[in-house]
Amino acid sequence: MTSHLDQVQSFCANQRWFGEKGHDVHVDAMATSAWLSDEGAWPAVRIGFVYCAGPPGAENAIRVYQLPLSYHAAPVDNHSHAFVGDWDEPDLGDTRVWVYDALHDKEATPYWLDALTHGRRLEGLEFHPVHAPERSLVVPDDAQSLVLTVEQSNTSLVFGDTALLKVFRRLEPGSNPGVEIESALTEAGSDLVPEVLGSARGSWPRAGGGTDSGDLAMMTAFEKNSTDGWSYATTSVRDLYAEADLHAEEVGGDFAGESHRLGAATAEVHAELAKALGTDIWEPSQMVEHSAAMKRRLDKAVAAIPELGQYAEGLGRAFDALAAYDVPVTVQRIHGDFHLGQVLRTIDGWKLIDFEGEPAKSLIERRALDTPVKDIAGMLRSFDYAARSLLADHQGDQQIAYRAAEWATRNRRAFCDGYAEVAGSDPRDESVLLSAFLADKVIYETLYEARNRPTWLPIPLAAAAQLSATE
Ligand SMILES: Nc1ncnc2c1ncn2[C@@H]1O[C@H](COP(=O)(O)OP(=O)(O)O)[C@@H](O)[C@H]1O
Ligand SMILES: O=P(O)(O)O[C@H]1O[C@H](CO)[C@@H](O[C@H]2O[C@H](CO)[C@@H](O)[C@H](O)[C@H]2O)[C@H](O)[C@H]1O
Repeated sequence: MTSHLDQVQSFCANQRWFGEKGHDVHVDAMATSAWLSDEGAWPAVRIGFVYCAGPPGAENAIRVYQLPLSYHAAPVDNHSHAFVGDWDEPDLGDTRVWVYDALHDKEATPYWLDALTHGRRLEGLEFHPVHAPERSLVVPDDAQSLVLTVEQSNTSLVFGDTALLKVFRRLEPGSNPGVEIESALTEAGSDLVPEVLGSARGSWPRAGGGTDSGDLAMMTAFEKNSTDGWSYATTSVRDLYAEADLHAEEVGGDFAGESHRLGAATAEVHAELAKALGTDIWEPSQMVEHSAAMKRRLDKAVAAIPELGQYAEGLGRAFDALAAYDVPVTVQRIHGDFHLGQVLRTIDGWKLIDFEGEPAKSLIERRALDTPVKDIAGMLRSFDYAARSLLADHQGDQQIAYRAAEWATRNRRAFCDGYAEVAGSDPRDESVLLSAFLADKVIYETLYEARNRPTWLPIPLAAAAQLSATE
């Protein structure tokens, strides 16, 4: 019979949130939390902590993933997508159990809502509701949950149409930057992020001994009448390609006004973050270190994706210029993985979400202060992605390729204009920083696509070609 760890491994390997693709992964162990469910109740519900080795040479060799589990006494109909495995469970008197990912189990999810709304404390688990009397939303106790089906690194549940519970999948000890930043902005009264309603913290055994603790989940307001920036922008691109003889500004779905507003909202959030969480300065000597780190990432990416090699020299020139940059740079908490999928257009304007930073980076790196230019570079890349992602269906069509470039340029310009109007300084004037961060992002994207969506690899590779030619 297959062991329960093998079953957990097969389940995890097929999940979008499991970040261990691209190397041979082996689930070595699983630990579990206290029961969230009452004794004797079915399904029995608790959190599983899944341990596996990270990629060879990774800094944190052992990775921990959160897998909420619901144990049933019999198979559940129509739940094969969430089926983890079946085994005799020692903690339930060796009863045969059929085990599911609890976030997809409507009988299990009310435990999370109840715990978060009422601030439950269990051994190793603490749920913290945020009470902001003037602003807080009331989530009905019996609100039904629905798992979001969007592409994401974590798993989010919507309760009723009021609250969104995001359960972090890859765990790291310490504060999650998303919880930290969104809570700080909520406390500061920002309207530019969804209001934080609560969060959950937990402890799990550390591989090799001891205990680690960190954030497990965060509940925020659900922006029910919103659309994410990626869907919105690609709709505009689709409109343009349908009438490729017209310029972007002549087509009904022109996006430049939205890009301008998004630039302004981004500058406002950067200012709020600087005020709420402070700033520091990178001295010119630190630029050398940052440049060296970017070069190391380039070398690593070239080793993994040889096609990138032809652009390495050109991209490297942007990093050389950064090393020689002798102007002090103000740094602060930033978004860290900013792209069109991280912004929501609500009826009240743009809101920014998911301040967790790049999923593959360590928590220390993701919490480090950085320049807002990194976020700007991320969003500029995203405009390029939006334009190019639809080109695959129009291979060889020069007119559409021309329109793609035009759309990206127009919206990048509008975004920077909007940013500059609020910030009082234009990010395009920081050309050394901007070029280095654009090149660094393209390298990150090349690795990301090679590991996760190989058919999209041509998008960052085309940008690498362009950037290396202009450097
Ligand atoms: N507060 C919210 N209200 C409405 N939709 C949301 C909210 N937060 C996230 N979403 C939706 O969920 C998607 C994924 O959210 P995100 O926080 O980026 O997840 P992940 O970190 O797991 O990738 C977003 O692109 C958006 O469509
Ligand atoms: O949203 P996540 O935190 O999971 O971010 C990761 O996945 C993103 C893709 O979903 C990836 O973004 C890249 O693709 C986007 C289009 O799907 C594009 O808009 C971005 O510009 C591009 O970087 C992101 O890099 C990755 O960290």
